[in-house]
Amino acid sequence: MGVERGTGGQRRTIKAKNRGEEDKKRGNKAEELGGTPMAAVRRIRLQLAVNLLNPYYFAIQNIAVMGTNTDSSMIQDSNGAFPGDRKITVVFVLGGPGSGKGTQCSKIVENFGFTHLSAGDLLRAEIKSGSENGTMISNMIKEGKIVPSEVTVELLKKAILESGNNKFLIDGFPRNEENRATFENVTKLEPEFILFFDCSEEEMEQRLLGRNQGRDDDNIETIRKRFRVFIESSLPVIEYYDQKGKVRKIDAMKPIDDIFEDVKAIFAVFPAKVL
Ligand SMILES: Nc1ncnc2c1ncn2[C@@H]1O[C@H](COP(=O)(O)OP(=O)(O)O)[C@@H](O)[C@H]1O
Ligand SMILES: Nc1ccn([C@H]2C[C@H](O)[C@@H](COP(=O)(O)OP(=O)(O)O)O2)c(=O)n1
Repeated sequence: MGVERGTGGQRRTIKAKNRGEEDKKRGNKAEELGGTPMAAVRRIRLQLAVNLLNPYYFAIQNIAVMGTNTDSSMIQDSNGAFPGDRKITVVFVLGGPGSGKGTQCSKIVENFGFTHLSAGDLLRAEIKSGSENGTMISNMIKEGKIVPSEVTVELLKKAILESGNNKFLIDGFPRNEENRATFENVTKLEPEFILFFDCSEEEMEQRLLGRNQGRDDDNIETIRKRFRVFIESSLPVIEYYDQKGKVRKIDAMKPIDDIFEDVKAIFAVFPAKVL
């Protein structure tokens, strides 16, 4: 925390110094144009204030920014927010492979009207669709590796835009620091909280071996690799959010219905779906 405050203070000092230098540059420019430097600085500041009050100024700025953006699917409003003026609620659902994320997400959907977006399901659907990324995604999943973030974030963004809902459970994401930073940069969305299913490896292994969904990655060799990736790459993301007080930890060793009682207590902050 101390380091963060120090860095912020340092940044403010640098900004103030730059502002002084910018004023000096503007002063020199003003002298070239005639009139005292200070009067010119005041004139420029006044012009800046007028620009900031003018909605067309923002429109022109945004067109300039959009002009440099080659991503045609980027849909943002005039303030650069995604997705436009919809107020979006996001809950990230994390936990090791087989900890029961998908099982509990189905129940949350039924009871609280969220839309469930499983990053793994979206990636598997992308493989099935025959997309150009399909082979790369398939190879990475078979190896238990994490697919490059721009691919996964693009799929999530598209799913959010296509959904009429404004409440999303994003399951199995962010799985590493790169996932987290890319999502944050692209969407500017902050999760409400992180639902974390805490389960032992022995229990997860038993569940995955019995899952029987015909998944290529539910074999003992890939399962072990996924556990390693979870510890090395996903746990640090959970720790990051824990520092922000955003982690809601659930004992995922219990029976399914008992776990859902704990989940319900956490989701009590959201209105229950009218059945
Ligand atoms: N609390 C639980 N106790 C026993 N089995 C469970 C529990 N929760 C889920 N399962 C089973 O374990 C397997 C993995 O659950 P799943 O929800 O697919 O996990 P994840 O989405 O975290 O990979 C599934 O076969 C599921 O039916
Ligand atoms: N954010 C994500 C989520 C999943 N993946 C890939 C890598 C994961 O091992 C597989 C399967 O993930 P999924 O969440 O469906 O399943 P498990 O939680 O591992 O049981 O998908 C990814 O690359 N990036």
